[in-house]
Amino acid sequence: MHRQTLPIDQLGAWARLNNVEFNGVKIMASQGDKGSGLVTTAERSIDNPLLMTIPNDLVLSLENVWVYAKSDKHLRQVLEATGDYSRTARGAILIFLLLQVTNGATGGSIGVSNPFSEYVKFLPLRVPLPTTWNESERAIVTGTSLEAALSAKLNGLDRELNLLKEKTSSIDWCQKCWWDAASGTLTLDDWKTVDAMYRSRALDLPGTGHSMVPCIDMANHASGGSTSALYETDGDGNAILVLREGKDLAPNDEVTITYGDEKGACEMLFSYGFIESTVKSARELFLDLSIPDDDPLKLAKKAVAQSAPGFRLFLRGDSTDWESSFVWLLCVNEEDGLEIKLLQKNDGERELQASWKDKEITDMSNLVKLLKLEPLWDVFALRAIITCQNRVEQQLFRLEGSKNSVDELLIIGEVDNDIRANAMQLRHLEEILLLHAYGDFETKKSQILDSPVVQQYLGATMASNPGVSEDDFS
Ligand SMILES: C[S@@+](CC[C@H](N)C(=O)[O-])C[C@H]1O[C@@H](n2cnc3c(N)ncnc32)[C@H](O)[C@@H]1O
Repeated sequence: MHRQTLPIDQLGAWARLNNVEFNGVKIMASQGDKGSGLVTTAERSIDNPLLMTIPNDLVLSLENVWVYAKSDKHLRQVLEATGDYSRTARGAILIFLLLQVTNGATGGSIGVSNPFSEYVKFLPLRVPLPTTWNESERAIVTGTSLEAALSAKLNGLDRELNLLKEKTSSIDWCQKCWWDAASGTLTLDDWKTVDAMYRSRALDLPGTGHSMVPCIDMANHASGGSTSALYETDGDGNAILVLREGKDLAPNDEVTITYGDEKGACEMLFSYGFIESTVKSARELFLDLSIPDDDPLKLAKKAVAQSAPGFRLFLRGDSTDWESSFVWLLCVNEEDGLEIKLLQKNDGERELQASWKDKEITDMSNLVKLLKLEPLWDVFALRAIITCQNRVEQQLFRLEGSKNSVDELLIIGEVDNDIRANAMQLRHLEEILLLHAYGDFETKKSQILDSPVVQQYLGATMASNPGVSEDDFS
C-alpha cells in the first residue's frame, strides 16, 4: 500500500493543533542513525521537570481505539469482524494503524480522518526491525537466539494477515481495497510495517497499559545513567514526559527515555532494531527445546506445558543462571512419578490432567517444587543441567558453524551497514554468554555428580544397563 509521508519539521504544527504541550523541547529531524529524536530548546532542570503533555484522548490505547470506532464505521467493522483479536491492545492498535494507512492510501475515502491519520505520516517509512530485513540480513543472525524468534514472528505475522483476510473478505470495501487480486493493495510488508510501528513505539503507560503516545514516541533510547526523562500519567489522565531526578539538560541536549534497561540484546534488536554500542553483555537469551520422539508422553507433555518450550538463560551477577518450568517436564517420566491422564468432565468435555505421585499439578511452575521434596531431587536437577548444557553446546555449534557463510554474505549479500553492525554485535555477545553458561553448567554438573544420591543412582543404573555411561545420563 502506498504510504504518504510528511516532513518531520511539520510535526510541531500538528502538535499545536492537537493541544500537545512542549515545554522547552522540540522534535529534531535527525539524530544520526537513530532517526528523529527529541532535544531541548532551553536549559532544563528538576525545578521545572515537565517536558511534554499529551492529552488523554491522543493516547492510543485499546480503550481509545474503541472510542474512535464509535464514530468510524470502517474501523468498527474490522474490529468487530476480528473478534477476540481486537480486544487486545496490540490487535486493536494494529488494526487502527492499518486503517490510518489505508485512509492515506485512499485519499481519505476509507475511515474518518483523525489526528493519527496525519501522525502516521511523520513516522519513518522504514523501521529497521528484523521482520523487515531481507534474506541475507536474516541469514547473518543464524546461530543467535534471534534466528528462532524471528522465524516464529514472521510465521505469526503471516498467520495474522491470513486471519484478517478470512475475517474481513466479506466486507465489501476490505475486499476491494485490501484483498481483491486487481484492486487490493494490502501486502504482508504493510502488515509488517504496522507491527513494527507498534512494537518499536509502544509504551507501558502507567494506569493505561500498552499504548502508543504521539510525540513521546519520538524520544530515543538511552540506558542506565544516560536516560534523561520518564513518562507518566498525570492526575487528569494525560501522558506526560518529565525530567529524571538528578538530570540537568543544556539547550540542544537530546532528551531520552529507556525502552527497558533489563531487556537483553536479542530483545532490543528484535523489538527496536538496534543494540546500543556500549552494551557489553547479551544479558539474556531464550533457547528452545523439543521433547524427544521416544518420550512416550511427548504429545501429552506438549499439551499440558503452560510455557514456551525452552529455557531462559541469563546473567545473574558474575554467573549465569537459567529458568524454565518446561525443562522439568522434559526431565521426568512415568517411571519417576509423572502421570498425565485424559479426564472426562461433567459437561462431556475431556481434558488432560498432570499429576506427580497422585498430587494434581494445575500450575506447571509447581512441578519443580514437588521435585525438590523428592529423595531423587539431585538426580532430576542433574538431568535438567545436562539438558540445558547440551542445548547450549548445540547453539554454540550452530553459531560457530555459520561463521563462514556469514562472512561470505557480508561480502556478497545485500546487507545494510547498521544491520550488519547490530547483527555482528549480537553474535559476539551471545557467543560470550553461551560460553560462560557452558562453563557454569560444567561446574554445577561436577558438583552434583559428587552427590551420594546421584552416585548411588548412577551405580544402580549402570549395573542394570551395562551399556549405559555417565554421559548417557540425560
Ligand atoms: C520510539 S522510536 C523513536 C523515534 C524514532 N527515532 C523516529 O525517527 O521516529 C524507536 C526507534 O528509534 C530508533 N532508536 C531509538 N533509540 C535509538 C538508539 N539509542 N540507537 C539507535 N536507534 C535508536 C530505533 O529505530 C527504534 O526502533
